[in-house]
Amino acid sequence: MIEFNHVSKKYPNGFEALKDINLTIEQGEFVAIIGLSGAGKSTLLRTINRMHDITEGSLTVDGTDVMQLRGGELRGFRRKIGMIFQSFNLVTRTRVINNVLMSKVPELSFFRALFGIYPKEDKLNALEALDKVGILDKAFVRADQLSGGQQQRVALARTLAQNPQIILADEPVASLDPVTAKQVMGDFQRINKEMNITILLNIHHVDLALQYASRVVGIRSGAIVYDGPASEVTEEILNEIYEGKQKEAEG
Ligand SMILES: Nc1ncnc2c1ncn2[C@@H]1O[C@H](COP(=O)(O)OP(=O)(O)OP(=O)(O)O)[C@@H](O)[C@H]1O
Repeated sequence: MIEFNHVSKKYPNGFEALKDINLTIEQGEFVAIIGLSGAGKSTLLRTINRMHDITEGSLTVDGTDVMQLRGGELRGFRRKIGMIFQSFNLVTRTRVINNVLMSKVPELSFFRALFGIYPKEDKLNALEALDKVGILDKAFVRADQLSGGQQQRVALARTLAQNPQIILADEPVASLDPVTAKQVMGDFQRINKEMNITILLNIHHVDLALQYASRVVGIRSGAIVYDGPASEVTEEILNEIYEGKQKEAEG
């Protein structure tokens, strides 16, 4: 369970990106965070794995106070949380399977990591992860030969191989065409249902958020203005989240 309790975040320049956030997310939920550009979606997501520090309130994950974590404890904590980015972050000049295996590097001895010698079990695990996102047949292809959608699936497989409890995805489908974006959202949905992994994603496509996530959190100027089932999001609520600019953007 992820719990934000009166959380605020001020950047060093004094800008308050998050204001008194209260949010509880149970294990296995699929939550879409929506809001205008600059509303604070990325900041919110990135406080969960301590890519950003909060400046007020408390943030716990399964009872662990995230701000108290140091050194090895923080690294161990981060292993439980997968992160997916808009830009995939793959090493494109190497094969797909090597990209997935990279998630295992922190567990390898120095010698094995140096020469990229992975135990058989890790290799099987990596192939299994690729199978889960439907691209097992691409395992031995160079990553730069894949389409954007396939590359995002490799990133998802790399995260799955790490056996995460939570996946944070920052605009995972922003650079994909509409058809591929739906496929990747479908992958997230399946992974969420079948593996009970909590999924939290930032997304600009409201229609995709409503179609695939079960819960929507709407952020406006650093504050939560909607938190509820995706099925109950109305035009009025969207206007509140997007300050009436939603229609403008569509038109
Ligand atoms: N390092 C920083 N220092 C100061 N202000 C920052 C910093 N990072 C982000 N901000 C500001 O905090 C606010 C929230 O940024 P954030 O990236 O969380 O928004 P977002 O909703 O994810 O936007 P987008 O949809 O464009 O990615 C913005 O006004 C941004 O300019």
